[in-house]
Amino acid sequence: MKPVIDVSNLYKTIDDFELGPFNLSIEPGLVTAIVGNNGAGKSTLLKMLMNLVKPNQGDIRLLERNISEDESWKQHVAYLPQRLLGYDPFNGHQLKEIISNLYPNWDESRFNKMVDMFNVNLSKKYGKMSQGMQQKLALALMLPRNPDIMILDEPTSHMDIPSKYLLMDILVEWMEEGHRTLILASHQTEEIRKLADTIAIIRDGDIIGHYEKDELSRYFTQYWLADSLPHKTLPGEVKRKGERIVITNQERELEAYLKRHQLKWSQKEHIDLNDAISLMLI
Ligand SMILES: Nc1ncnc2c1ncn2[C@@H]1O[C@H](COP(=O)(O)OP(=O)(O)OP(=O)(O)O)[C@@H](O)[C@H]1O
Repeated sequence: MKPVIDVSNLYKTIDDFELGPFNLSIEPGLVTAIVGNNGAGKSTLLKMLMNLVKPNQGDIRLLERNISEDESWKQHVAYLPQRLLGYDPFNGHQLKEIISNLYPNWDESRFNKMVDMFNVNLSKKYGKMSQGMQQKLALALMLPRNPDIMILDEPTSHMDIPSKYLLMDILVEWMEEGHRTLILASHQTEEIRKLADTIAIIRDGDIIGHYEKDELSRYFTQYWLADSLPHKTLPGEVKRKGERIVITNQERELEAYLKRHQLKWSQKEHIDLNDAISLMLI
């Protein structure tokens, strides 16, 4: 299947910050989480995908079109940045009127449903809403456009816990409705665990991997040794906990080493997805 987004040799500098060069391919019908440390370049990457920030080098193809040569992809993509410019003076009713008129596939009943679910006061000006409420209204103004691809930059960072769960259910339902693609920059572990099919990890401007979620969940294994760990670094060792616990990303090599050195272990298990992501970001 052809990727919906195909990034090749992308490189961007902002002052002394460098992002890339890297390649990234995003398959249709999947939820891809972009995960990274603060300042890693997630928002910059999403802005480049939307052709809002120009890379120094590299190509971005969206729906098989080069984003800077052919803008027809725009009608298929909805993008939610961390901060929406120009919304502040308008209330929810006015924003709905403006936006619904721009999108021929606007789904009014979905908008009303989302506004009800999130309890958004449409009479209030966007600029006077709390940040969580702004996120809810912004999402209620996005999903009814019926885009094929949604790109969300930390969509729930200001939401309360029940609203985050509500949005996850809404997004799962949205994905199930058709052949849709969701790209999500997120620090929210529940969101990643529940929604993501694949996870691209960015550390300080480098994409260090793009994994299937299940692959990442099996990436590191923690071993409990019967005796103290040797001082020497063990095969694939990424971390030690106390005297007897070691985490590796090379199970087979570690087990062969332990056997060779007659070091016994009593238990092993794959580490949690959150811990795996944290280890990759160290
Ligand atoms: N308009 C700008 N002017 C100067 N530097 C910028 C600008 N936008 C981004 N940067 C820098 O680019 C780097 C990447 O920022 P970006 O916002 O993409 O990171 P992020 O991964 O989204 O971070 P966070 O998780 O904190 O939201 C940072 O060093 C940031 O300071």
